[in-house]
Amino acid sequence: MPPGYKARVGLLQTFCLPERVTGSQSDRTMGKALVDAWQKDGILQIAMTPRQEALHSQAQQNSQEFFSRPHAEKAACVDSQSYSGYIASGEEITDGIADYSEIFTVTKDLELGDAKVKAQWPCHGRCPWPDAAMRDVMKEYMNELGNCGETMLRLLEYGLEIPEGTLTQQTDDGWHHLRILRFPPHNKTNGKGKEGRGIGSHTDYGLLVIAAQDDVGGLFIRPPYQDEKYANWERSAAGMAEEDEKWTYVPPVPGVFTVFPGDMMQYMSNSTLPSTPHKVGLNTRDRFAFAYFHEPNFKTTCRPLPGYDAGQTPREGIHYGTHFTNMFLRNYPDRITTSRMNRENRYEILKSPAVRDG
Ligand SMILES: O=C(O)CCC(=O)C(=O)O
Ligand SMILES: [Fe+2]
Repeated sequence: MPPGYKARVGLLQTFCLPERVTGSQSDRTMGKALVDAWQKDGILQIAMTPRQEALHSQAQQNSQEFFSRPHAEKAACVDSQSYSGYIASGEEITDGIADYSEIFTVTKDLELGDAKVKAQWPCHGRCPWPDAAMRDVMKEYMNELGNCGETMLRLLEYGLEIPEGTLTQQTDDGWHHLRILRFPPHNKTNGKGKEGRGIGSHTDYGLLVIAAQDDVGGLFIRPPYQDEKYANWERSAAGMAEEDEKWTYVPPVPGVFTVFPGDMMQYMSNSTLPSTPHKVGLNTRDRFAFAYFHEPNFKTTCRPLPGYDAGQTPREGIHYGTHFTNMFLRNYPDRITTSRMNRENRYEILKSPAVRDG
């Protein structure tokens, strides 16, 4: 555990996902078991296949190479239309305070000629890759993580007893994205005060967060508590309860991804699957990690799932692209992407029917 923290050490359940989901009895049983594990622990592990292990270790190598480049080379990897690219240590803001993490974000890599880019849709643009090798490795890794995400959504449709396709119809051309992360060794007041933290407590935005970490350790999650309910789309969950001791440390386990639900899953399931708060502490060595976000289509308005409509607000649903844009505006107030969006009044485009399904 990173120095300066007190937390329970998690012992997480591990699942082996089926190659194909057919609706068999074992798929249904696994779907229920996923729901149970998230309700109890807030997080679970899935075993990597040999192909996933190989892709993960390639991506890990590539990430280390990228972050070891000179600052100027990394800092050149930005784009004024998308939030893809490099985020320097100290640039990302959680709950008003800078994080020490160093990040390369990958959102959908769209050509300048793409119709949505031309129409100035917020957050739509190129990914400013440093080179083609990193692009190819990360795209393949993301595709594989996307397959995992789809498999888990299909199992969840059985676990939540909702009609087949209810979740997976939302991820057609989903706004999936990846964060490639490096955490430098700790700084002064690690675990207390904000000077040495990796990432402040927060929840993530979409359906599922699938993450992988090296052997260093730094991730903490907050399991569901009866008396706590966050609703990040109404009131920012960033910074919540960051310094109490009711967190679970997620020890590094080789050969697994960890998975937990995001904000849209919480809203649609009426908190049957709460979005898991988490935070990252700095350790005594460099830590490398990946967080992949399996998301609805940018245009999707998320609505309560059949059988889970209990009057949760907002009644009109949550437009995912607007929630995503709000979160990135909040985290990167000074980025060129934010200035350009403001200057060109792009936020207004989110209200137009072209950017919304239904
Ligand atoms: O470093 C990790 O394990 C998780 C990172 C994270 O929470 C994020 O990128 O949103
Ligand atoms: Fe996160």
